[in-house]
Amino acid sequence: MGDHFTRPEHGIIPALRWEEPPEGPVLVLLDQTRLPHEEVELVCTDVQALVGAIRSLAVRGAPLLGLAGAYGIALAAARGYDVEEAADLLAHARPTAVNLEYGVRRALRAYRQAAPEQAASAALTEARAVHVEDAAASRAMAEHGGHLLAELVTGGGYRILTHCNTGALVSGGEGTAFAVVLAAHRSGELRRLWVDETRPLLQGARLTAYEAARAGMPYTLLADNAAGSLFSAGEVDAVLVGADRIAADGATANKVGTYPLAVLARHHHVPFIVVAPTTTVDLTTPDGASIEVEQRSGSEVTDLAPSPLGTQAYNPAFDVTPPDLITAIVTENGVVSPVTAGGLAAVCG
Ligand SMILES: CSC[C@@H](O)[C@@H](O)C(=O)COP(=O)(O)O
Repeated sequence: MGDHFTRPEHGIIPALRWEEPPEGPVLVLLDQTRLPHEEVELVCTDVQALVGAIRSLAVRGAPLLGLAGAYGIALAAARGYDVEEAADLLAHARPTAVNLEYGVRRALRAYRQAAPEQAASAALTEARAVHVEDAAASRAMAEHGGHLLAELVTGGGYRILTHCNTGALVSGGEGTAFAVVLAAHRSGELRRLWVDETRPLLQGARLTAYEAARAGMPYTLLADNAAGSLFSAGEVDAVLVGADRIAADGATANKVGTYPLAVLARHHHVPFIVVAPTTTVDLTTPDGASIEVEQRSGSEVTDLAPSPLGTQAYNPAFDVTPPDLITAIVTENGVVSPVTAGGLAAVCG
């Protein structure tokens, strides 16, 4: 793991940034395992530190993993490490979010195609391009998502339920689902953001609540298992979530606990909307059953309470929502229904 330091200044701390101090280039990450209580940065000087940060979820969320992968290649190249080996380590640090492989592949291709003396700077330029494109995708998704909400939800103001964390902490911009919520908040259309706490690692309680509070949004935190009673009370107008990998048929892997929300939404006739950039779409994965779901240590579950010594735990990091439960997928290139002809191919080009 890299060195930690607490950032002295106040204000918005980017989830990830490239720096070039005299000792050599570094990738600086806001350590998301320490939020919301401590805003501490983690300085990665090598790929091993970055892989550790990815596995521990210090840096996390699909689009940001894409940026981490791309900058990881730039770091390996700038520091004179074996870039092919670094690419293999980074691409496999976590299996589900396809953006990680995507970012690694983009920077690696630029590195390979450049003349040797320019290869490191070509990798960095490409990582920066992935970063800028992600920020632009975020803005476009916020716009498309806003139009979709206006079409689907009538009656003045939105009460949106979200799961996990999908804001600036996972993006080069303002995020995916959270970027849509933020736009609605800015235009005065957000009545309430319902924030699932997102067990076991509490990305909702720790990270989405942190981002919602900073934005001054009306938000309420709920235990994941309170969602059913919220739907039955008629308190949810739409569900907005992100994605880690969307298969060619529209099946969507996202943080575990997303699929039950889709089932609830269908039962209660509430739109269930996935917001993700096309970098999260994987047309080479045909369907949901083909998506590899990361299994994490059972201790993340047993240590919460804690449970009696020796208790075994089932701890998949993600679940897969079938396409027929998804009302729409919002990408930077437009909105698609995963079950209509052409589906995702129409926005992926
Ligand atoms: C825009 S982020 C979409 C997903 O990456 C997010 O909802 C999620 O599941 C993140 O999981 P995590 O395990 O915290 O990396």
